[in-house]
Amino acid sequence: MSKPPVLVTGGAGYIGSHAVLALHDAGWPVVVVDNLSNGTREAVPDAVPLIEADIGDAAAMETILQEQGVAAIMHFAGSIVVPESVTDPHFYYRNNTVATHALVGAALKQGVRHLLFSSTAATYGAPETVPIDEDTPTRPINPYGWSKLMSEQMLRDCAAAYDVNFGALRYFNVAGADPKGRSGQVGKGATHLLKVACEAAVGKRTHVDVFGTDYPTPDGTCIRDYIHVADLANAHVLALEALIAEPKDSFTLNCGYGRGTSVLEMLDALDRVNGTPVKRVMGPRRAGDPPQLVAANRRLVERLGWQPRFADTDVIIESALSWERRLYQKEAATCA
Ligand SMILES: NC(=O)c1ccc[n+]([C@@H]2O[C@H](COP(=O)([O-])OP(=O)(O)OC[C@H]3O[C@@H](n4cnc5c(N)ncnc54)[C@H](O)[C@@H]3O)[C@@H](O)[C@H]2O)c1
Ligand SMILES: O=c1ccn([C@@H]2O[C@H](COP(=O)(O)OP(=O)(O)O[C@H]3O[C@H](CO)[C@@H](O)[C@H](O)[C@H]3O)[C@@H](O)[C@H]2O)c(=O)[nH]1
Repeated sequence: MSKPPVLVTGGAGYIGSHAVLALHDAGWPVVVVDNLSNGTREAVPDAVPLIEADIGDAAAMETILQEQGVAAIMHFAGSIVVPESVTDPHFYYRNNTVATHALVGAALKQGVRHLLFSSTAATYGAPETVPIDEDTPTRPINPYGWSKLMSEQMLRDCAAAYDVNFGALRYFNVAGADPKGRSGQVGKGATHLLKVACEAAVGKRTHVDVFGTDYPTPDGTCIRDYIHVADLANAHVLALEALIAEPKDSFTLNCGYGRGTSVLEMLDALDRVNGTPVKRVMGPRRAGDPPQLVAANRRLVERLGWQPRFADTDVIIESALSWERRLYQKEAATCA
């Protein structure tokens, strides 16, 4: 069966660019739409067209979907920083929920029948017990989580009413870089723990702030389930195949390994891999952070036949660190 064109929104960003690589490697025709607010042209392979547009522009999206003959959309574009969503919620509802509404409208008008959506563990809020399965009540504790949950609900209702199916993949904490070194996290003003810690390890920062040491966890710092971005990208290819194979079925799946790692454990592992300790500064809690998020991933494994290949924490860290070293050398060469 020939593979139809797939639109990847946010494909110039961190996770989207890895999905583009996974799709491209698997022989899918791909087109990327990104407004480059947090993505880079270099993240998109030369062989893949990148159209600079905003997904909230329904008319532009309709034209792109029609001209490119798009059959399915992987929708990564959005704003992603939890504390920023607390200080600027209106922007988060606009760029995540309202823009998704525009994109879905364009897709419905153009007869695109498969939608794969980047959702998040933040839809669960702060559940008291882990691991978290997909039946855990969704009670976000920050506007980012709400903006994503509202989009999920819109997709669920649209799939019930129209000839379209959807997959919502609820990512836990995405980390690492392409094992072949083709992409990684770039983003200006990084906020993610491993990215920040790697920047400190290569000398771009003086230290890492540890946000909160009084959480109800064994070492007092927050626990997260860090998933390698290449394993997550492969889950997207499998999810796309499932949506096309069973057009009446939609699904919502957690994406994580089912393993919790605290902030301090992550920093210890980085120090071990790096061989030199990164300075830590213990500080107060950051707004909007739940104490622990760990995925129950049985449904992802059973529904999609997903088999993680890069789950080892050291493998995640090594890939992130070697990407960061390369970025640093490139930046140093540009400045020289
Ligand atoms: N990074 C994580 O740990 C994580 C966890 C859970 C969910 N997610 C979700 O995954 C998706 C991708 O996240 P990421 O970490 O790759 O972030 P990212 O910022 O690297 O990528 C997002 C991309 O979308 C683009 N974009 C933003 N708004 C746009 C708009 N209105 N129109 C067109 N392009 C737009 C940005 O320029 C960027 O390239 C997001 O939807 C995010 O909410 C990320
Ligand atoms: O410099 C830092 C950065 C982070 N942290 C802590 O590290 C943990 C992880 O934080 P971060 O890497 O910023 O990720 P999250 O805030 O957990 O959010 C990520 O993971 C969520 C799913 O779990 C996604 O929804 C979000 O999009 C994604 O940004 C949290 O406890 C933070 O307080 C620090 O202590 N110091």
